Amino acid sequence: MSFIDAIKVLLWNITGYTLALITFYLAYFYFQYFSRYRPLPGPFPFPIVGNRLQYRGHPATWAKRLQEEYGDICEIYMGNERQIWISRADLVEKIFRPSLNNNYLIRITPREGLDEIDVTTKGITFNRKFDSWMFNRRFFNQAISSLNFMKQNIIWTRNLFEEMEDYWRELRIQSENTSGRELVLNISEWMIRFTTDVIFVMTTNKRAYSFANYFNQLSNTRTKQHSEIEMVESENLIKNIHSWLYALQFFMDTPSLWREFIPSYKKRSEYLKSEVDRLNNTFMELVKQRRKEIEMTPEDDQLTPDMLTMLLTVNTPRDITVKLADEHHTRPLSDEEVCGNILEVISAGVDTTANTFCFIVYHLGHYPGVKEQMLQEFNSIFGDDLDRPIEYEDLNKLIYCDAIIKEVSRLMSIVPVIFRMSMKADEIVRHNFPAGTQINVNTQAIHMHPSHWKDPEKFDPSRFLNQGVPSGNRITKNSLLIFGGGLRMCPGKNLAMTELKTLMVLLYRKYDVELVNMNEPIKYHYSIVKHCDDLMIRIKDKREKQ
Ligand code: HEM
Repeated sequence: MSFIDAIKVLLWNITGYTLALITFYLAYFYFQYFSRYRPLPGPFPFPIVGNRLQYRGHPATWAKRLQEEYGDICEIYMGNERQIWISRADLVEKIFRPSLNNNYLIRITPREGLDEIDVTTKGITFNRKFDSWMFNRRFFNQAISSLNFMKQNIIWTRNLFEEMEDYWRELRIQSENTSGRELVLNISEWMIRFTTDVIFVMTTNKRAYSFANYFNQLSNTRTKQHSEIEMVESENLIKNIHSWLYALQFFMDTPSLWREFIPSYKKRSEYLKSEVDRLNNTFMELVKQRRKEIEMTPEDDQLTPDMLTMLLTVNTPRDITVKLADEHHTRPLSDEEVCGNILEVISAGVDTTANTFCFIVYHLGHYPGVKEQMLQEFNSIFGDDLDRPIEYEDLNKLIYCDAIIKEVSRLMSIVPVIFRMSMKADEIVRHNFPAGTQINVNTQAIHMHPSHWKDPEKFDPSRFLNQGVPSGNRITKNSLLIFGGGLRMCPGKNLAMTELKTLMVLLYRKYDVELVNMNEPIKYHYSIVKHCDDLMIRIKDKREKQ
């Protein structure tokens, strides 16, 4: 046989084997698919990609389509991974059972991408190491729910709001010729920056100068309150935090083969990895610096009650915390553990709170009756003095305000999908699935489900009033999942509610607030949470009329 013939035979054989392998894989894939036990409805999957090609944009957009087409419980394939989507409150009972025996205490199935950016063995949200998650979560929970921390939160929010008002006044003076006493603001941009500043100072006792930077971008003059170096460092840090947040979504969703072989994905992956490293280094530096500062502080001097100091001192002779540790948690935290927790607050606490606030502003703009009732509530608590400072004790009295936050969050579902994984084989309504199945709770569908909510599309905060009284409103269990549920429920819930109520009081008591464009529907995009895009408002200081 000639050399050429030998090559032809070889190629022929390779082609034959490849075709046989593909046929075998297809047969195996579809055999598995069609013989699966008690199948759920769902789109027809293709080998290797599964339903991935039908998934565009964000899981939330897709989730809506899935529920409309396949009902309250359905399945999809991401590559070869079978995922179950749930869209009704009674079906999530097991998932949110608040018990350590719960089968759904891990958030997400193994993802190489998340391993690569090192979030699956530390911190909280994506930590897959159960013991490490428990340890971190315990300290995190305790630190941010302490009374001292809550009170401090109100003080910082008040002080920073005043600083922001100075910038607003300056901008208004600059624009007086064109818009008189009113000022037009892009509240979504201001709020992202404002919550960044509040959360940053609360966690690290250092300023981020985020809204001061934004003022500099808008103004003819530059703020003299902070140095140029601080401002540049701050802007870089903020960009770095945003890249980090984007990286979480990117590495969670993008298969490693795409990141390895598709040039545009590869480039983005390398850039984001360098951003993640940069942010980790910045925060590690911050942790080490603070540790040194604590060591240098004389024993008699009080240390500040920020989260970083709490986590660094717990279970050490300088412990500033009250009952942060217990008999099961007796060792101090390592620098890596502290750093992971601090990053967690920044990543989970900024966008969620800022965007919820913007959606509240949008709804109050469209519902003057609701705004009026809210102002009456403020008046009954604070009286006529527009400058009377809000105190922690006021918050529990803000019942209607609380109802507004809940109703806006129901309609907008800031976290539209909650991820969980089955740790052992299980079944839901007689549909069985093995250990390691990804379960996605479609919160936005549950929040709008007609069997849980009367007129679900209607904005009506009063549906949250008078609960717990015999003739009052009843909320179906697990039908309101703004902060999730069970042991993995959002640990920042109280902090977020405190921050939101304080902001509502600060803005609406002092200012008349209107939407610039009443006819424009709310604009938003998704990146793990729902982001409000460019919400323009017009504000007028009420005190100037007095
Ligand atoms: C309006 C504001 C907020 C909303 C709507 C929100 C919502 C959520 C939701 C739905 C979850 C998933 C819960 C689950 O799996 O059951 C979550 C988790 C989490 N949130 Fe929030 N959150 C907000 C503010 C905050 C704040 C201010 C912080 C921190 C200071 C925070 C820290 C966290 C953390 C660390 C987790 C992960 C918990 C875990 O995996 O164990 N959140 N949040």
